[in-house]
Amino acid sequence: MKKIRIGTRESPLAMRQTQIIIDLLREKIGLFDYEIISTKTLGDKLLDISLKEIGGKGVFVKDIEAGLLTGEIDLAVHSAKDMPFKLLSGLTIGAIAPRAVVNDVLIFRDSAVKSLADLPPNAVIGTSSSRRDLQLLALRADLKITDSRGKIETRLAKLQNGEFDAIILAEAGLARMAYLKDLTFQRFSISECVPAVGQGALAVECRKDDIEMLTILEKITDNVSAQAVAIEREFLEVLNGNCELPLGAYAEKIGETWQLTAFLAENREISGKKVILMSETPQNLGRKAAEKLLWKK
Ligand SMILES: NCc1[nH]cc(CCC(=O)O)c1CC(=O)O
Repeated sequence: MKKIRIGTRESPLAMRQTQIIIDLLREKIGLFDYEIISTKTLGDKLLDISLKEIGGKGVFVKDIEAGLLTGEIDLAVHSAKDMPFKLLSGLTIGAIAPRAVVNDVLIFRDSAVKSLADLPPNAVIGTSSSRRDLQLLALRADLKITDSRGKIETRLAKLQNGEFDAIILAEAGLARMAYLKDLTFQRFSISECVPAVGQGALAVECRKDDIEMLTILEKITDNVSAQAVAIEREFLEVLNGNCELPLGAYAEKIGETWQLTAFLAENREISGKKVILMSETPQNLGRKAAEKLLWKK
């Protein structure tokens, strides 16, 4: 087999995630020759500009997708949650790896603070996600939300430096980096803070016509995780055609039943709207949740 060139962002989390995919591939196809080609994406370079201004979350993947189309790389490893619904033409998600924990966590600067209720009045919270912002304010209306973007390490350093009293991050990223053991944090339940579409899942993208890579990627796909992400991405597709709405969705298979928890704050209203739908089949579940939320008063 030829050498596989694997593209990724260059943050420590992206590198760690790429290693997880390489380990999975090695387990399923044996030893293979590879090269990691890391890229600083537009989203990583323009840290002072909000994501909305530079074109939504696609800014983390487009530069890497371009490498797939030019043939510079064969595979691209992404956090599924960073992927916009529309991939560049000619590309596809070839694998979704077994999903990690999907919840968001609230990390406290002061280790004496153990929960949201312990935070002082008007405590300052760092997050740049309107999904997290609005759901958090629904739990504690007095909190002051401040923008925080950049690598996990940068955000944790800003927390330690006193810029914030707490920050919200995905537990999955912290667990992958083994940072959790040194932090004081509270895990939000799915209904308190509905996660981002695809949160906790790793996606591997390749060219649609690359049969060799597609065959290999099938071996590392976890079918239940892939179905869950597909349901959530259908929800994203229906709602996110043109703009960056505060939304979240988490699909889970419980026995033989699919359960989808979905969140939307169409007019950026605090708390937004949430629904839980159940179905024996995953088809159209994302679409139904989107339609329900759009009609819900
Ligand atoms: N937006 C950046 C990003 N993309 C994926 C993760 C976490 C890992 C994951 O969800 O798989 C993070 C960091 C965060 O939100 O805390």
